[in-house]
Amino acid sequence: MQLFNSCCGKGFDGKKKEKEEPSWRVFSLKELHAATNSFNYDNKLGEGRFGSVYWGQLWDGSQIAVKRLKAWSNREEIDFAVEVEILARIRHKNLLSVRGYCAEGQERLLVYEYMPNLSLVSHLYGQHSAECLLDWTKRMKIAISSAQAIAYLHNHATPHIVHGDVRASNVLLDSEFEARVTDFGYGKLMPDDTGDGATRAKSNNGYISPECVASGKESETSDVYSFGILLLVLVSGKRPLERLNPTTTRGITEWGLPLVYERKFGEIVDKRLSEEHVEEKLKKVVFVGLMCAQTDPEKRPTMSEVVEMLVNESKEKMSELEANPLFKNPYSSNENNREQVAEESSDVISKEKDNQQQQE
Ligand SMILES: Nc1ncnc2c1ncn2[C@@H]1O[C@H](COP(=O)(O)OP(=O)(O)OP(=O)(O)O)[C@@H](O)[C@H]1O
Repeated sequence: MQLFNSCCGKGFDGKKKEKEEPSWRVFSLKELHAATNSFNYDNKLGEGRFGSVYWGQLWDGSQIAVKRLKAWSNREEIDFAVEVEILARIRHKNLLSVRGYCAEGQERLLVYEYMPNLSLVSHLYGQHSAECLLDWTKRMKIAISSAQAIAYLHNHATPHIVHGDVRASNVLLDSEFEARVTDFGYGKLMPDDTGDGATRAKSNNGYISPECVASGKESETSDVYSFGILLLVLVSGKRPLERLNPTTTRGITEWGLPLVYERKFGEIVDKRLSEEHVEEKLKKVVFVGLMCAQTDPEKRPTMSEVVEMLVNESKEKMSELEANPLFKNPYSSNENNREQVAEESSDVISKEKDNQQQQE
């Protein structure tokens, strides 16, 4: 995650600063202990690469989620408070911005608004997956609003921000199932590696673009790649990486593209959605997902283009999308070769990647 284009004398929406309510505040450790019942195990919502997250309630009744960092970047030049303030001022209705922080002694904590419907992961294959609360309409809304949030980070936030970790566990859902994208701009706050392989785990989660795995450099185009994987995960309910056998894993694009060649969209859609999806809309999301997740970064759309494609309902746009050479079977002229093609296209990831972890 990178922050760039630092801003001076202007609000973080690019306008002159007027008298504004501060968007964040400093919390005392005592206050956070009281809110979380001293970081009680029962309050724990989960654990990520950088620490554990606890549910809490403040004296005014508002519910919070407190991320207690197990390690943070103590590079001297990084001022934790300054970095958190930059992030806290980035505001968009589909971003979950940090509400405050606590830095006392060795403790570093980030405070967020609590999201009662947890993350997309919990609905796709976590604790809520059996209930199937995410119908097609909700999924479309999540797709569009999370695209808008990332486009905002890329184009309108000041400084512009590369998210760097777009994936289903970083899309949280509020009480109305509105998407709130979180965990952006952590690059300077978090250590490069927490020493327990956390950074490596991220690069093997199936969302990271090939060029980013190779260079470690995150960019707007690598966010687009991750968002493409997220779209495919959202409509199919599948994980980004699937273990075929103990030594082989397959990425979701390698699974989906051969089905798209055959226009077998019914095999792509999450079976829990039954017939409720609109065929054209389903096709569109799959096409956009695959366009984003192309290996060549130059061929990927920008996030603004992604938003435009997802919201545009016109038939011409749809025909344009469908005509993209990416969705044509390169071997289709030879009908006898179909089976072989499906096999080759499945592009089973080689032994080199065999140790990839099947994280969401
Ligand atoms: N604001 C929040 N409201 C409700 N649940 C939250 C909130 N923030 C995080 N969680 C939950 O806490 C758990 C841990 O979140 P965290 O962001 O630390 O890790 P992660 O996103 O799962 O993984 P990583 O750290 O690798 O990005 C997740 O299950 C997440 O759904």
